[in-house]
Amino acid sequence: MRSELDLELVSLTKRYGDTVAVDAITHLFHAGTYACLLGPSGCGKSSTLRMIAGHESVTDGAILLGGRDISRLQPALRGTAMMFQSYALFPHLTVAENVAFGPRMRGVDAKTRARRAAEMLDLVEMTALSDRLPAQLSGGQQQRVALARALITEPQILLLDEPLSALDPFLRVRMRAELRKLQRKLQITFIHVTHGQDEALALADEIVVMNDAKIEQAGPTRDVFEAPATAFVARFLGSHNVIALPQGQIAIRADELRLRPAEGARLQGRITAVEYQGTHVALTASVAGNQDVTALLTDKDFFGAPKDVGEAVGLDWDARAARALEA
Ligand SMILES: Nc1ncnc2c1ncn2[C@@H]1O[C@H](COP(=O)(O)OP(=O)(O)OP(=O)(O)O)[C@@H](O)[C@H]1O
Repeated sequence: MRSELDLELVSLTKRYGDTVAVDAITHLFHAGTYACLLGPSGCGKSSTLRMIAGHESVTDGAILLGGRDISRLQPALRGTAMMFQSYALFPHLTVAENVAFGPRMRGVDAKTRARRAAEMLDLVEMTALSDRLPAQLSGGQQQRVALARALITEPQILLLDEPLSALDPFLRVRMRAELRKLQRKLQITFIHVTHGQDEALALADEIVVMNDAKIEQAGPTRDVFEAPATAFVARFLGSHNVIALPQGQIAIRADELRLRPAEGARLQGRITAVEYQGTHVALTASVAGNQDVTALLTDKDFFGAPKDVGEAVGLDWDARAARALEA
């Protein structure tokens, strides 16, 4: 399939009456990227995705695919396909018929659509269950069918709205590995909406963090994680502390903090919680300004010199580990 076309959002805006759901966002998705739109509930992720798909009208701005303005085209003419949160399979059609449904509506002949459906089912490893009805499938299997149904249209861009949220945690981890594998194989752009940081970190080449209808930060996944620009991004990605110091706010990863004797350490405080996490121990201390700071210690480090709630403790870090945050 392989996508050659970049997708560009230009001052893209969505208003529902007085609510600004998406506020003039501009972003370029390079062809063949696995991108995650990440942010808390209500930040405008789904509205953005639905505008790209053409299931929601664009209030202002434009969506360009390979330089062509697709903002006002019908969904089927855009070169995008959406895999829905609810799998929305037709209950009375078999797996193969569900996958072939779109081509059937477009008047593709029976032989061609059966062949294409079989190819797609092979791609998502569902060939053996082609003749089953959706009710006879597990959640994960229904999801594969939904994927096959979206991919049969040969989209340049596959849009996925919280595709893993209905699955149990075990299946979610398995399906996310499969999504990644599929994207690598097809080399088309995937834009995946999620509010799960772990999911975004595990899957994405690039993450776009949204907050309050705007893009707060976007970039290669590791760059964003390593250098969150704002307190919001640092907190939302997790694994970071946001600490107010006299010289300004910094973000510092919990695993970059070291315990020291209180005397002479950059921060002094008292331990308020010790949480055993198996390979690690999360130790939280209350420091100057009533701030909670969490250090993630390896189990070996912690149990080499165990500490308890109420003890005084010093916290230190390598200067290079601190990220100054935008005010
Ligand atoms: N059809 C609609 N009519 C009015 N307001 C809407 C509509 N759809 C969304 N909104 C509002 O627009 C804002 C953004 O919603 P959107 O669904 O895009 O957010 P989201 O980040 O996808 O959230 P979630 O993760 O909860 O799905 C919210 O304030 C929401 O209440």
